[in-house]
Amino acid sequence: MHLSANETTMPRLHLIGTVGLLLVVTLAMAVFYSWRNEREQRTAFARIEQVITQQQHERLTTEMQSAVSYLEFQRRRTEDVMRRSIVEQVDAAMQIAQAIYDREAPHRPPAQVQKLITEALRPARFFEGRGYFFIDDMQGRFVLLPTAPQYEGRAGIDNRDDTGNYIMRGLINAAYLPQGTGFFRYRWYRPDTPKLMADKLAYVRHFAPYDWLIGTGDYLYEWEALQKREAMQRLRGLRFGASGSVGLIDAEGRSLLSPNNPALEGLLPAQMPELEQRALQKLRDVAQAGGGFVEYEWPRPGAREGEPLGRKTALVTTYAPWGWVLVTSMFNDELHSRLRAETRAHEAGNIQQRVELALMVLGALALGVAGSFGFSRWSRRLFANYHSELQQAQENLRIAAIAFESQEGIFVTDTRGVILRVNRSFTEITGYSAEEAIGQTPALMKSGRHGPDFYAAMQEAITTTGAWSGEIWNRRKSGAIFPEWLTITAVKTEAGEVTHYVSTLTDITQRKAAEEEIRHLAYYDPLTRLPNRRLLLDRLQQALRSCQRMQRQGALMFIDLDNFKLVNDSLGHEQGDLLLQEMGRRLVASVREDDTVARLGGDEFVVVLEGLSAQPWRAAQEAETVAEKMLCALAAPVTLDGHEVRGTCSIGVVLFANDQARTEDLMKHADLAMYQAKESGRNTVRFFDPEMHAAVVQRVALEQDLRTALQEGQLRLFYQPQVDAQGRIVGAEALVRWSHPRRGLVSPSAFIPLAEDTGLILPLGQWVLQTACTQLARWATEPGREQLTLAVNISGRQLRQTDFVAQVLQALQQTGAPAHRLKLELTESLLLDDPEDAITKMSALKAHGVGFSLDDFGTGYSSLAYLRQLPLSQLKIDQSFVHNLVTDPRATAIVRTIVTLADSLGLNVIAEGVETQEQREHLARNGCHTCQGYLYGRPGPVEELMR
Ligand SMILES: Nc1nc2c(ncn2[C@@H]2O[C@@H]3COP(=O)(O)O[C@H]4[C@@H](O)[C@H](n5cnc6c(=O)[nH]c(N)nc65)O[C@@H]4COP(=O)(O)O[C@H]3[C@H]2O)c(=O)[nH]1
Repeated sequence: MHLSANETTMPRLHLIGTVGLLLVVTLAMAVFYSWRNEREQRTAFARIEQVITQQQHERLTTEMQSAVSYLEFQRRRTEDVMRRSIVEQVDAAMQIAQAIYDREAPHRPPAQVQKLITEALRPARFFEGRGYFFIDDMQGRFVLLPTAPQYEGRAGIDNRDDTGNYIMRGLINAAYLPQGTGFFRYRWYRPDTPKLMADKLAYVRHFAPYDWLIGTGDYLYEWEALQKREAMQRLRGLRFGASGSVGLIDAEGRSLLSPNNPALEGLLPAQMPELEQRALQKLRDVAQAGGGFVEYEWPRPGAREGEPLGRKTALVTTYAPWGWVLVTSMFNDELHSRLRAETRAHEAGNIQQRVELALMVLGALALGVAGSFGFSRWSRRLFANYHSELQQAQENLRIAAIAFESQEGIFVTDTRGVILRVNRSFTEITGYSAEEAIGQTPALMKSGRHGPDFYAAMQEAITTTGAWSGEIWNRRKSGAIFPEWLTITAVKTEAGEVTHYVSTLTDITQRKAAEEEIRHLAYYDPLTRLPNRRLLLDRLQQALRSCQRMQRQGALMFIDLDNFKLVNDSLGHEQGDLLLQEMGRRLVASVREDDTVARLGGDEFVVVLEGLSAQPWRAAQEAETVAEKMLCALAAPVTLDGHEVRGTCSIGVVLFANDQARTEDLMKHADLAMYQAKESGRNTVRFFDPEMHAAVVQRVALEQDLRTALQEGQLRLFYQPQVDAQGRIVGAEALVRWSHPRRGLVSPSAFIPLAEDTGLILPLGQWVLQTACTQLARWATEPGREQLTLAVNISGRQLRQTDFVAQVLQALQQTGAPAHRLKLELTESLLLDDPEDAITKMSALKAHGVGFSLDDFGTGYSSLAYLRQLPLSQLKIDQSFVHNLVTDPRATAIVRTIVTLADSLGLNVIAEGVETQEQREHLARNGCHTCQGYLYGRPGPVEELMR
């Protein structure tokens, strides 16, 4: 049967259960108490029975003891009775003899008197015919012997019994006693068995007149038999209780006394009916075993044929003196009637107890049922409340379950952080299925983007506030890292103990993207995707701080497209927008990655340059260069809607060196400069600072002049000698000079950087190389000079040219200069730009015999490993070490190290900037013997070198 529990059936079932249980318990209690009562009653009955039996035994014992006492008494008085009787008889005979003597003696002779006396006593018989008188004289002759008159007159003094006793002499002695009387015991033939003797007691009196003794006697056993009969008679009448009596059995088993069944008396067991025979035998057996209690079946007195037998308890003992078995007995019924009375009384009490128990049980039951109904009603109400609460809880659970499967990823962990449950959204977001996630910890999703401090802070927040929420980067199953908004809440018991942690996570990738988009919109120009004014100001601020920190100059440039309005008006806004985008792209391409290109709106762009040189004029030049580059880039034609448009612009520049400058001022100044540029004819650059502007102008002029110089051959090559340990010129370094028509001889330091910036270094370098090779070829033909080497400075830009190797080889070939006399001087910094390319090119040239000298050695960062890879032939100690050689021990140490290094690498070493003899000696002591410097000669025309 299927029982369904609901709010209706539950209380009902509860009631049925309670009442049923009550019934069962009540019944069990009733049964238990009844059983216990019964057991107690049985115990009580057993005890009563035991007591009664004990009483019965005591009674039988008492009666037995009195019967035995009586028999003993009876047996003991046998002789007394007998003595009294024979004394009486002898006294009577004496009276007769005395009377006869007294009456006849005076008249008759003694013989006649004697005859009268003897004859008078002769017939006398007593004691049932056994008794008679005898007379003997004191000399031992029979005077009267009625039983054997033939012996009268004869002497019997020597007569003896079967034990040897002298009979006559005993009698005479008894009569002689002072009193003249006495008893004498002897043995004499029994009348019933004449051959056997039995104990006899005689009493004699002295009859003085004739010196006779007169006496009589009797057998003792006869008197004992009399006592027995008397005793039996007495016991027969003895009764105790209702059925108690005393029975006797003789030694042969004959029933002597059977008060309840006198018919048995005198019968031997074999003559008795079977039942009695069995009972008697049992009694005899017990007697033979020493006596004791015994039970046996016995007909009830006066019972008719077929009536049930009674059960008797008897105490059996043996009375040894007479050889009798004494039996005191009672019917058990007699005692058991008391037991029955007790039982009846008990039962009456028992019934009452049962009734009381039943009433109590019923009362308890009624109370229990009533209570159950009451309790049921109460519990029904309680259950209804519970049920509605349960429904509410289920509803909450259902809502929770729906909530659990919400859009947010949810996972639940235990206190150790082991994931117990995840929802569908969790799987959708992270890619981990429930099976994969459960049993793992959230470390499964760790992105590695947060350090231990982040997680420690998270744990700290959960411990102190019970929750943490924030952005966190996690890793999906696919390995992709994504941002999520994570909320961790500790679930606590009412006691405040944490049992679980519920974590909700939202994938905020899109939100982040949107935020980024918003941020972008806030900081970037939507059209060109370039930073807007706000971000520009921010970057400018940063640039100011950076320049301050780095001790560098920076530049702010305002760029305005000269013909934008025209394009916009003529080709439309869309084309205008395209032009702006293109201009933006070109501006970005014109600057370094770290620089900022922003659009303020319309056709206004702003560029912030950072990390310019510390010297203002140099920084201005650099800014100018960039500005020129921009002008150039923007000036390139753009095709818009089929029309080719050239986007010239005007650029205003303002330099800044530290954060003292205010951004607004800088913006204003750059704007101003830009307007000046516009006014000065467009497609031009203007500096806000006039000095700067002048420097820039000068630089532009210099550049122009240098171009002219190159074209018009104003450059000249000077030679500075390089000498060996003996002071012999072994070669020279070629150093360029500019013979300016107005400024005179211009130092290479003034125009080489400009030439490098502008790219003029390439034609310049080419010219130097060509000129040097020409000179080298010439020396090769001049006697005494054919061994001279010539060192030529090579700039980075030159080396980076893809056809550099070809240019050098071509110069050698064209001039016919010996390659192994040519030494190209390179600086460490230029080698570091692209070492592999440098090594490749150097190796290619070295293969033709061209040597390489590492210039300014010691100022860079060359490592031994790096030096090994370079196909060098010489290290050139920088002149800064040479200058300090005498004064600074560290300089000496460096020089020594360089010499050792060169030795170990198999390279030559040369010191430059040697000005004094002291320096030279110092160098020589430290192993450097080849020198170059003013001590040997300043750079000058080739003619000077030879002098
Ligand atoms: N104080 C002092 N100075 C001495 C002494 N001996 C030589 N000098 C100077 O030290 C410079 C050595 O040349 P550098 O280190 O290659 O340094 C050169 C080199 O880097 C560069 N340079 C010169 N000519 C050329 C060239 O043809 N091509 C390239 N790319 N650079 C060149 O210009 C730099 C300067 O050249 P210069 O003005 O000629 O300056 C030369 C030279 O006049 C001395 O005893 N004391």
